[in-house]
Amino acid sequence: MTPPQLVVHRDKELMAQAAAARLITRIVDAQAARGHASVVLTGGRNGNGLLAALAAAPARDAVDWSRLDLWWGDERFLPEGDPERNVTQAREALLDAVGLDPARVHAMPASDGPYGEDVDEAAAAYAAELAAAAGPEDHGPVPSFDVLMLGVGPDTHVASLFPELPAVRETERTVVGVHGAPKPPPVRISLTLPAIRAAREVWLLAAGEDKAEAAAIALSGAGEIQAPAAGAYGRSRTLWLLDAAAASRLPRALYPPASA
Ligand SMILES: O=C(O)[C@H](O)[C@@H](O)[C@H](O)[C@H](O)COP(=O)(O)O
Repeated sequence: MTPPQLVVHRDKELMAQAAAARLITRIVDAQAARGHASVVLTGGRNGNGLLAALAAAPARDAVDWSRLDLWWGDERFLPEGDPERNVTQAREALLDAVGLDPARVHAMPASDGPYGEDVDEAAAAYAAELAAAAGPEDHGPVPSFDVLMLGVGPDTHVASLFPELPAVRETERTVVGVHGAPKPPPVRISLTLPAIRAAREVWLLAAGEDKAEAAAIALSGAGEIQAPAAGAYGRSRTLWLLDAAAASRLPRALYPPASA
């Protein structure tokens, strides 16, 4: 596992803008090299902040949106169109403003979809969709995502993998149903750590004072069961994108020069 890279930006707005610019470049390079790209989105304030910055980015349409596959790292298991669903918020922040191919937008099932309230069956269906999209060059039943983004929770959770709960302990399945999540709503669908680690690059987003302790814990050698963010790493790159407030409790040796 390559050690994580850290980039610290002055504040959360600049972090979102810089991360959006970085994502545009990463997608453009992947599409130039392979004709398509795949990205995993995350919910929450930092994830949606990045999408909003991407929607406003001058270079936004350097991306060929019609050849971008979008997946989700987790989803709140609510009815289709519920404003609390990550896909609803992503549509509002960016997706409805760009020319995506609907067949390439892989939203996680809703609680009023074909699987009804059975979140475990819905999770298994998403795992099957991932497996169907994986190719011989991929590492297991998940596509080699170019970038998988994760917001970091104040308790060090990522996606819907919460400290000590069963989902973070999963070592076989790629997608699981989550019951009793401490962050509402309690029922969710989440990629597991094995699925996250199939990504070429994993980017963790942490902005705000309320993430400072989580960043310090996750980056100081904590175990992945107690600190799920510590277990989120990519095959070729793990990048923490922070603002100065979220980086404020990092050991000095870990703290790179803040951006201009
Ligand atoms: O469904 C969710 O809530 C998110 O996917 C979750 O994993 C989020 O990314 C973190 O909780 C950070 O959220 P904030 O950026 O709002 O702190």
